[in-house]
Amino acid sequence: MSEIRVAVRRLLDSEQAAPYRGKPLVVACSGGPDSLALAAAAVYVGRHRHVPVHAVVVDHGLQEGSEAVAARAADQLSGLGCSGVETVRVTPGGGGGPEAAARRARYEALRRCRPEGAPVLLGHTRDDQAETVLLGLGRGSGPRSVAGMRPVDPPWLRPLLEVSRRTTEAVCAELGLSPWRDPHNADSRFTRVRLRTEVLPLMEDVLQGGVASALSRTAAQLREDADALDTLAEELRARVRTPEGLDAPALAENPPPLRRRVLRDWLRACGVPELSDAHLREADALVGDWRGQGGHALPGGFELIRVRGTLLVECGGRRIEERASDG
Ligand SMILES: Nc1ncnc2c1ncn2[C@@H]1O[C@H](COP(=O)(O)OP(=O)(O)OP(=O)(O)O)[C@@H](O)[C@H]1O
Repeated sequence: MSEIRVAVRRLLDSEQAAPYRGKPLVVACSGGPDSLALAAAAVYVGRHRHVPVHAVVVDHGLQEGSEAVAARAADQLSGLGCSGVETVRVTPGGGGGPEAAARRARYEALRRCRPEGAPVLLGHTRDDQAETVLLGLGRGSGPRSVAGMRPVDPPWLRPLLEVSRRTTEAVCAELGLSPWRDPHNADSRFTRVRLRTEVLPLMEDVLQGGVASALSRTAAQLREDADALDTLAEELRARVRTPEGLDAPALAENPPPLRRRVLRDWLRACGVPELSDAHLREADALVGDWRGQGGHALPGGFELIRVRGTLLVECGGRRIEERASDG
């Protein structure tokens, strides 16, 4: 138990989590071992810091008996001493398959349920992180995916990213909790499940242990590099900004990873939906490989246009400006 308490305390005391000092804590709990163990540790830490700890259980209503699973989780959370336990029923909808729809609905509900300014603690572990990194590597994703999940990603806090799933299981056993076993976690039709049950154990065997923590270290190093590049990109964006858009020749003098970040942040500020790394590379051709081509289609009906030396964003033939809040 102490390892998890230390992990919660350490993250709450980190510089990045400073905005959450003294705020109530919300624990997102599925009823599974990771988030139950997290809730137990959060209650302990919250009590010492005189901050209330709420728990939210989201019932997606997708599996038979989900209501009973949520009720069982809520009971255990009350038993652990959470000051408030809320069960929220959501109706997942929209595109991208049932898993993605459930995730969207869950995160939306968790955002809505938290008291003003409070963080939401999630139970992702080192093993989840290792799976995320491997998945990203295997699919040839960009550095953003391979860098894995962030411990602090407002309003989400992930205190268990250095803690193994074995530890959360042991904590639940130690506390006499009976966590829910999601049948999806044993369903080999899911790629993530096969990574967990087949690929990672094989890697452990071949590399003689420590794979999850090695992958998690790789992710942490990538995040550090990414943060440094983000800072440089912010400075560069300020230098290449013009009254209409961006100064393309000035941007072109910089290395592609920096250019792509400037483009990403600027497009985001113009209200363009998030671009994949691959799409950003294509858009960057207007900067780094310009042969007179005029524009590049973006999601959401937007277009990136190059008029001589200036990059502009248009939508329906109208020029779009950066939102002031992001400038
Ligand atoms: N139905 C839910 N209600 C509230 N929070 C949830 C729910 N499902 C997932 N979460 C939160 O998101 C985290 C990661 O979700 P994921 O489905 O990957 O869980 P997991 O790795 O199986 O963890 P757990 O053992 O806590 O279920 C969980 O630890 C929990 O904090």
